[in-house]
Formats: sequence, structure tokens, C-alpha cells
Amino acid sequence: MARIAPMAAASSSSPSSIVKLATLPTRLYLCSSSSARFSATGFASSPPFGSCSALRSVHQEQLFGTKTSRLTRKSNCLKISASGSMAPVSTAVRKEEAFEWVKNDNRRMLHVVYRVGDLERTIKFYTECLGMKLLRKRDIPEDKYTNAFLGFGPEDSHFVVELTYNYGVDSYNIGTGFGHFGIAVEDVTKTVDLIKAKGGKVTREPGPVKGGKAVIAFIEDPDGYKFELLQRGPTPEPLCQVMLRVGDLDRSINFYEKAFGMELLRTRDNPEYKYSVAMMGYGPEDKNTVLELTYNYGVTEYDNGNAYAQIAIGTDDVYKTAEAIKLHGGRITREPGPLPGINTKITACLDPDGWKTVFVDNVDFVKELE
Ligand SMILES: C[C@@H](O)C(=O)SC[C@H](NC(=O)CC[C@H](N)C(=O)O)C(=O)NCC(=O)O
Repeated sequence: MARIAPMAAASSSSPSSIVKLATLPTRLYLCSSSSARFSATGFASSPPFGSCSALRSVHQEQLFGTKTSRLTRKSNCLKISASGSMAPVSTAVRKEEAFEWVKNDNRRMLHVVYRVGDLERTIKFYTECLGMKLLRKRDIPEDKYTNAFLGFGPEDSHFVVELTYNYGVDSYNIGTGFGHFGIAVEDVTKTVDLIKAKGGKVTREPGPVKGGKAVIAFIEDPDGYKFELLQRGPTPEPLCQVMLRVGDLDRSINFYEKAFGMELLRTRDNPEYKYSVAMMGYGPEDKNTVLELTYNYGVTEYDNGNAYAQIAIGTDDVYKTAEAIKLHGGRITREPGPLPGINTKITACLDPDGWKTVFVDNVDFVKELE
């Protein structure tokens, strides 16, 4: 399965454990937008870490354990060296350390979240036509929505779908960027026959994929989300792909490798049909759910709609996760911290195409399931 067993996850950092002022090195920084921020005894004037983001630098320093001799700064700051000369300091070391940490974090794709117009209709379709189980439901009346979790196995070890029903909203725009969810089945034709018998919509009959040999079919759920059925041998993770379209495949590969620590599992170019795909994830495709990033030649932008929401990924430390994402150019849309009410620590970000991901603290996630 994945690289982690969530139960074995290490304990998480809290914000207060990140900044230990007493341990900060004695440094003098000059920032283009502010005066000196550090003094020999620590931090100087108020506000202590103004627009120069000195605090953030210290966070990163403490987070990734850089030796003080290699303390680095953002490019608009200058470090005064022992000789007194000033030189811009690169972020390369911090990036490298953040990447090392990310690669060693315990990560697993936990679930994919999307909105549906009628929860019971979708639950019926997924259980009867796709063979998923309803794992749990939760209603949040104060925020006027209900979630249903469905999948092929328990959430602590399987990738599942998290459906969101917003009270009174019965349809959404799926957009052009979202592709499909992949389900591995042993016999595509048999599965399609069953889906047809149950009244499901088949949009592409079983047969070899265009330009390849793999046997596939496409079906559509009641809200219009596409599912690709892929003929494969038995697998522990039948919900095997989330396909998203991207505007620049190299840019996306770089982002998911560096900022998320995913592995590039394979790429495939299909010039006849003018597209390329990159499979990315936290373990081999036959045992783990992967992100299938698709680039259609010449198409650099899509409408991401308002139906598909995000994938969730488990991490041992949302604070370090967020810092690593920032260092690699990702946009944090929710700063790391506990969610009000349930205390689960999360952080959220957007990839270069605007696709959202939420990172969830592994220990908190397991507690939520209890
Ligand atoms: C086996 C694995 O590589 C696939 O199934 S790829 C499926 C293939 N994907 C695309 O064509 C992507 C590009 C397309 N323009 C898009 O943006 O969706 C596919 O859907 N093939 C259709 C078919 O009928 O074979």
C-alpha cells in the first residue's frame, strides 16, 4: 500500500514548538523594506519580523533544522558576512532541506473531495453500480452541509471519496479541467454490463485505449463526474486514479515532486492524440492511488469549475509541509493549524493550475476516525 501506516505516525509540531526565541542565532539582517530586525541578544524593535519575513525565515530554519552557519534569507535581504561584505543569499539550501524532509515524510493520498447535488442518489449509484461501501456520514448543520465517505476499503488504509452535499444546491459546474476518477476492475466488459443493467450511463464502450492496449471504458455518475474503468489484475486500491488536466506538464511534475514529494512514476506521450500524461504518487500504481496529470498539446488553461474540490494527503507535520510548499512556489490558501471545533491540523494550497490540495495531520486524521 502506501508508505505509511497512519497509526505509526510521529507526533506533530505545534506552532509554539516551532519558534524558540532563546535558541535563535545572533545575526544582523538588513532588509530592503525595513531596518535591522535582529540584535545581538535576539530580536530588536517592534514589530519584530515586519515585511522582511524574518520570522518566516526562522521558522524554516527551525523547521528543517538548518545549521545556523547556513542561515539564509529571502532574496530582498542581505546577510552581513564575517568580512562585512554584503551578498544576496540563495534559498537553494533551504529548498534542498525542505525537499529532503518532504521526501521522508509519511505521506499517503487519503481521499478526494467533490460536491454532489443529491447525496442519496450518488450513494445508491456508487454502492450498486461501482461496488463501493458507504463508510460514514456526517452532517454539519451549522455550516449547512453533509459529507458521505465511500470507498473500497476502510479509510485508515484506503483512498476514498468524500462527497459534499451543500443544503439546497442541486447542481455544479464540473468545468473542463477535471478529468475523471479511475477504478481498476478485473473485467471491464462485465462491469459495464452490470452498470448498464442498473441504469448507469456508459459514455465509452469497453475496448483498447486509443493509441494503446489497455482495456478501458468510461461511465458517468449522476452529477456527470466521469469514471474510467481500467482492466487490471486484483489490486488493494481499486480507486486508483484522479485525473486532472494541466497547462504545463513539466511545471506540474516539478511542483508535485518538489513541493509534495511525489514520485514521477511514469510518463506517456500520445502524439497521435496530442496529449501526454504523467503519473505521480507516493508508491507504485498497482498498489496506490495516483494523480494522473494530463497535458493536451497547446492547451494551457482550463475552467476548474466549482464541483471538484480537492485531494487530501496525510502528513506528519502540516507546518513543515506548508513551509516546503511555499519554498517551492506553491500558494498556501490556508495557513497550517488546527481546525476550529475538531482540532485536526491541516494546511491547504493550490498547485500551478489552481488545483487544491489539503494536507491533514496523520495522527489527527486517525483520531477523527475513532
Ligand atoms: C491507460 C491510460 O493511459 C489511459 O487510459 S489514458 C485515457 C485517455 N486519455 C486521454 O485521451 C487524455 C487526453 C484527452 N484529450 C483528455 O483531455 O481527456 C482517454 O481518455 N482515451 C479515450 C479513449 O477512448 O481511448
